[in-house]
Amino acid sequence: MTTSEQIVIALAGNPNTGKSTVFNALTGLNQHTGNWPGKTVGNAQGTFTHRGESFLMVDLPGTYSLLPNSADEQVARDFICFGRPDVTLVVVDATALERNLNLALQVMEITDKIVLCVNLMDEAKRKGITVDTERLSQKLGVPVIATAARQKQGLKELQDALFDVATGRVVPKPLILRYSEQIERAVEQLEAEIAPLLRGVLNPRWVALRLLDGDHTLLEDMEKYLTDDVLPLHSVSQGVSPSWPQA
Ligand SMILES: Nc1nc2c(ncn2[C@@H]2O[C@H](COP(=O)(O)OP(=O)(O)OP(=O)(O)O)[C@@H](O)[C@H]2O)c(=O)[nH]1
Ligand SMILES: [Mg+2]
Repeated sequence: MTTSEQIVIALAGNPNTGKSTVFNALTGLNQHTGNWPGKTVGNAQGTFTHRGESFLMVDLPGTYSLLPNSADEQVARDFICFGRPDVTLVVVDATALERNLNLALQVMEITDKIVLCVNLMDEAKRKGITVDTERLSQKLGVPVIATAARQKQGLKELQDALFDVATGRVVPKPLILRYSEQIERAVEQLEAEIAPLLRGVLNPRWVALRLLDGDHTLLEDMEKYLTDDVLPLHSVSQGVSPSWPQA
């Protein structure tokens, strides 16, 4: 990213966590919000300026996972993987943190450039739930900002965090989930073969995990979005998923 370019922010999160409310508050646009899941369907885009930088924000559909079981999940995953966002902002619900962190951990497997927004802090307070954002940030290794987007609280801090990660002033070091020894061994082998083919475009550990998982949609999407020089992955993946032992 250079100063003359727009900073691209992908806005991800479970349904109904306030992504579009954050999006509207920051961009001044009016994406439809409401209290039922799945309202945001396309990739709504809006811009804002902060500390002299221009940001382009892309409001993704709400998803519980990035394993492409549905069109929405594939849209969200594809944008995070192939849309080259400078930062992925994951909005989570402070009142259901444990469930919401599942998606955050999945994003953290794909990219380091992530900011976590713990929204609905007013609701959490009302329910007697406290969230120690500093400790959460230490544990996860990524910036964590508390917001109450409907009340426009915490948004300036959120913009600062996005700015810091996008410009490299803050370099997140996301917690890496470790799987069973058997899986880790398989990942290690596969990762070594994949890494040179990917040329830094995607995180090879994550691609290795997806191939082991038998996720063929990822290969199809790579064909769609990436140039020829990263395609020989098909040969690496042949026979991988059915033949690897299950953990
Ligand atoms: N109390 C409170 N309500 C909020 C806050 N942020 C958003 N909401 C409300 O939560 C509901 C869902 O907000 P949306 O912004 O539509 O959520 P979303 O994540 O975009 O939802 P999907 O597009 O379905 O994934 C709306 O009724 C918002 O007004 C907040 O910080 N506090
Ligand atoms: Mg929305």
